[in-house]
Amino acid sequence: MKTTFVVPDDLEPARRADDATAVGDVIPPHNKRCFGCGPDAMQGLHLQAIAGEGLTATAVLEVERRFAGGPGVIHGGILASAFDEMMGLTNMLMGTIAVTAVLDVDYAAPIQVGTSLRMDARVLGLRGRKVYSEVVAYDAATPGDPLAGGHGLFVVVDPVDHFTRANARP
Ligand SMILES: CCCCCCCCCC(=O)SCCNC(=O)CCNC(=O)[C@H](O)C(C)(C)COP(=O)(O)OP(=O)(O)OC[C@H]1O[C@@H](n2cnc3c(N)ncnc32)[C@H](O)[C@@H]1OP(=O)(O)O
Repeated sequence: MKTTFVVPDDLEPARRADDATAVGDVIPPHNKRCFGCGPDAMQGLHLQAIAGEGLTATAVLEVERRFAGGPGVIHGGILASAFDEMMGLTNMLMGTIAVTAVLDVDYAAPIQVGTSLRMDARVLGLRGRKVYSEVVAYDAATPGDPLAGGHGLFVVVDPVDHFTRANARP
């Protein structure tokens, strides 16, 4: 893949929270109406990310026809949403809430409707409040070269303060 996203080479290590979702369990949705992970988001992706060892998680997105952009292939924005969500959920294993500041997607190959898209995400490390994460996507049926990859720079926030201010009318 050919991303130009720069991951600092002096990241501080990130740590799994003691009360993080157990390995093998689904990381609970952070908001039932979230487009990425919420069970009540009627048109959403309904991602279920399984916590892995350390700060990793995996999910499979069934690329349904409703996710199409170009004929027969996934819409780039849908893939970006799935990547954003996968990294956001994986970050939660640290026991903090971090919102996306920068999202970088490397669309390495077209992804056909009907693909079972496996996404493996992990936290790379920290720099102060900044969290660097990555995600790589494969065809679950025929693993081989990645079909796409993503990086995110997230910023740890106090969720009550952040979302109270975000929802305040000017
Ligand atoms: C319940 C929670 C859900 C958790 C899971 C979420 C999964 C999905 C994730 C999302 O989609 S979140 C929604 C999309 N994101 C947003 O709506 C965030 C909107 N942006 C903001 O609210 C603020 O800009 C932000 C909180 C990201 C930063 O504002 P702050 O005032 O808190 O921090 P500040 O601006 O001081 O930046 C902190 C550090 O991040 C750096 N930074 C911030 N934005 C950056 C940027 N765009 N590019 C590069 N660096 C950036 C900034 O330079 C600084 O670096 P240093 O510590 O080294 O000085």
